[in-house]
Amino acid sequence: MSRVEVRDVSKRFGATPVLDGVCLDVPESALTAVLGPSGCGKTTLLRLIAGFSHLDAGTITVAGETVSAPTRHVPAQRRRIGYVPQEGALFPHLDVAANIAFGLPRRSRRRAPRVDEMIELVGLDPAHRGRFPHELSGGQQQRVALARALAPRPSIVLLDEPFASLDAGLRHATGRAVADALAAAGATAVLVTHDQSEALSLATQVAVMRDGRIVQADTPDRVYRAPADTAVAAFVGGAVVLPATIAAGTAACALGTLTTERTGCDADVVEGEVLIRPEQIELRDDDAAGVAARVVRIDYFGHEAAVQLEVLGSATPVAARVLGADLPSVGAIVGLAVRGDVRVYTPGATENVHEAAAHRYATSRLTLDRRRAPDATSVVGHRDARDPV
Ligand SMILES: Nc1ncnc2c1ncn2[C@@H]1O[C@H](COP(=O)(O)OP(=O)(O)OP(=O)(O)O)[C@@H](O)[C@H]1O
Repeated sequence: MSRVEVRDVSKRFGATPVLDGVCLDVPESALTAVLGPSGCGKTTLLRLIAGFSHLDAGTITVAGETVSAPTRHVPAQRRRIGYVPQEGALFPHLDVAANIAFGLPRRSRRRAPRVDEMIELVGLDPAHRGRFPHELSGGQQQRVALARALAPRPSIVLLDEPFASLDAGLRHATGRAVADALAAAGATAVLVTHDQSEALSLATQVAVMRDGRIVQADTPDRVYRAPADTAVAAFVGGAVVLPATIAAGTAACALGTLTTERTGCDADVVEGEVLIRPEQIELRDDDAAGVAARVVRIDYFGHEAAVQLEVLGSATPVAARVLGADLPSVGAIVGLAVRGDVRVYTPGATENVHEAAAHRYATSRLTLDRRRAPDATSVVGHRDARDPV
């Protein structure tokens, strides 16, 4: 399997720019998720890598060979790419084995050991070999689609929201099975998704896309714990973003004076913002222990709950995530304390607050979402995946 390098790629449809200088390294034998809201250009990027459409500027190389450039375009059928679309990928008149064998040389179809190998790799029941697509569940169909994409030993596998039509439980199980099969095959794969948990749980590298650019590409852990800016932070998980006065190792905000991660600008006192993940906020029965706040709403999810609060005095909204077993009641006054170090962002000094990321090619200017809360405070739970980042 091959490494893919995307360099300064731009693409417009008519007068509308869709990709604007996209840079992305897709490492060999690993799964890279391209994560972004609807319309940010994910599918357009995937189609350019596949060779289904032409770019306007930049280059795409596969295993060191330039396959796309303004003056060069290797046709899709010569790129050895396996493509798994959202749904409807299977030929309805062919059974499982024939669907999987479709991309194999004619003489080795049907009884090819490769078909059985693929059935085993993607975790399908061999007894389903002779079934037709309409006799399979959605998850089973997507496994067959992956088996068909992998059978001809492609150099790269591209997956365009392959689990989008599955219900939540099946989606997770199928995603895990597909990721495991890709890993077992040593596949270099790119998965396009707007689902944060899918990207974080399945991929080796997560590339966050916004407005036609990759704004951060890093390990799932780094993208969650060290987001490039507050908008990325809010897109990949719950985020409480508060205005803060930042000084040597501390940030003073509505939740008190908190310890910050190293910023590299410890000597200065600057105005900025602090990022707190909801799971960092601890609720205490005793309102004297920490900052006093009123419980406004509880969104109960069973194993855990999102508790919406207002800090007494300033009415600053704050969201905490707590285990579902031990919940306060709505209207109760509780004490808030923040666990662990917090991350800070200062306008114009993003390079100081972001440690070097192994695969970061672009960080966008800090954009603050001031629409959601009064007094320049944004409190963001898990956003709807289709909201703009
Ligand atoms: N062939 C086309 N002609 C004109 N505009 C297009 C074409 N293909 C895509 N677009 C536009 O380009 C933008 C990006 O589309 P794209 O499908 O790449 O986004 P996406 O991030 O994959 O979205 P989604 O998650 O909804 O599939 C959209 O505004 C879309 O309408």
